Amino acid sequence: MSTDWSGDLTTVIPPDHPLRGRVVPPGSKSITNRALLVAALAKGTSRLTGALKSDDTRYMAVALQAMGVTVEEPDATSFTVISSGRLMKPAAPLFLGNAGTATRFLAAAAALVDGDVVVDGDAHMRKRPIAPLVAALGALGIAAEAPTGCPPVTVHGKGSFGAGRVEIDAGLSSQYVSALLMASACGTEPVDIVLAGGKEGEEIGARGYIDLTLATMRAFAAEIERPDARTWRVAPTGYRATDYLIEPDASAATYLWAAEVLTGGAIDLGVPAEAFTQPDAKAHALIAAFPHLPPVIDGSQMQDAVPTLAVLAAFNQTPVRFTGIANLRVKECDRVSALADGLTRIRPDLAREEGDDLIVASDPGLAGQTLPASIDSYADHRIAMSFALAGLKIHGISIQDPSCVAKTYPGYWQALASLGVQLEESRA
Ligand SMILES: O=C(O)C1=C[C@@H](OP(=O)(O)O)[C@@H](O)[C@H](O)C1
Ligand SMILES: C=C(OP(=O)(O)O)C(=O)O
Repeated sequence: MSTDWSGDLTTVIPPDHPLRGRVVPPGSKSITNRALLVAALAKGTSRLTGALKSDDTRYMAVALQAMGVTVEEPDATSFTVISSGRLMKPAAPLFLGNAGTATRFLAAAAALVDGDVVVDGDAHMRKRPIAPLVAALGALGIAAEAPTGCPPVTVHGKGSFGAGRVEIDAGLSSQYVSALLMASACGTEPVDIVLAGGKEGEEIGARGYIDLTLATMRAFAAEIERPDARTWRVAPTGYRATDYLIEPDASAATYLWAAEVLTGGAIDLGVPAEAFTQPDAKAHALIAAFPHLPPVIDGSQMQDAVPTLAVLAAFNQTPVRFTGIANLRVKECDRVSALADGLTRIRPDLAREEGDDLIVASDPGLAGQTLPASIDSYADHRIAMSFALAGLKIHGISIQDPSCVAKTYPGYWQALASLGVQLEESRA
């Protein structure tokens, strides 16, 4: 067994024992990238503890440094952000890899720069839509262009945010709303951000991520009102530097919860499921019901947990249909297809797509079988991490491009190894 996860392929050897031990998930990606940004928009020193250090948060931190903010890393889980409260024009385009949060949040925050800012990402990010956010910036009087509808985006910042009222369609991503909310607090007048389309009070997908945004903003002294169910009114208070403790990542926790029920073990995450404020913590109640997952799971309010739940569903007593997951097609990869692809590589009848739904044809008898399958991760950390769970029960499961977990959970393979899971590294 190697302890270097840089190979092309990781084969998971099903453990012959329940997984027991203590693994605390890393800090929340969503909260870390929100806190880094609002701390950068606050004058003074903010200490962020419990933070995630991964590709996505590194891209955010480096981009903020390129805009004149000092970001120090006193230890493995802390950032110290020292800022004038202003973002300076970066010397080069901001490169944000495939970090959706960093890309969307900084596209709006770039309006606060006096000058042009190019927000760009890797080949995957360049396929992830950003046009609704660009249009919303335009409606607020902030000129911006994204000729392909995806990054790169050029934002012609005026050194302040727009004012008034803007409608935004969050159907493709709630991150557009979060991005507008966070930047709006640094304007000179209140901004009303209104959800387009839906009926009064209608839920949007990933609504819990908006709540996370509001909570982080308020922790840094922002003031937001809710004049009606579709509208957030952000006061032009700016942010106050503060010390902020970030909770562990709920999406990362789903792999550990699933590993626990799949192997009949007991993994101490150091934090009870009820303590999480992130949307994916809702998956805990479903995972706890395994092997009796319900026949239909609406993934819209726990989107990043769907890969975990879909792989778990393969071992359930009865089939599971996943609904409300259309926007999984515009995540790091098309996750609906990637999940169907991985499951059918294990056994051709194990899953199928129906419109934007995913149907997993469960079979508890899969456990203990030898079904050699090389799973294409599609460079997507969640596809890699969730299919590793199948390898806890089925002999012959290999995960391609295992290092892609570094996007949000660089210590994932070490965490499994620390629970006694044997992993074999090889070149494809
Ligand atoms: O705001 C956030 O932190 C996130 C929102 C969700 O994305 P969308 O809003 O694009 O669906 C989620 O999938 C992503 O991992 C993190
Ligand atoms: C969708 C995800 O990330 P992001 O949109 O932040 O790139 C994710 O982490 O599953």
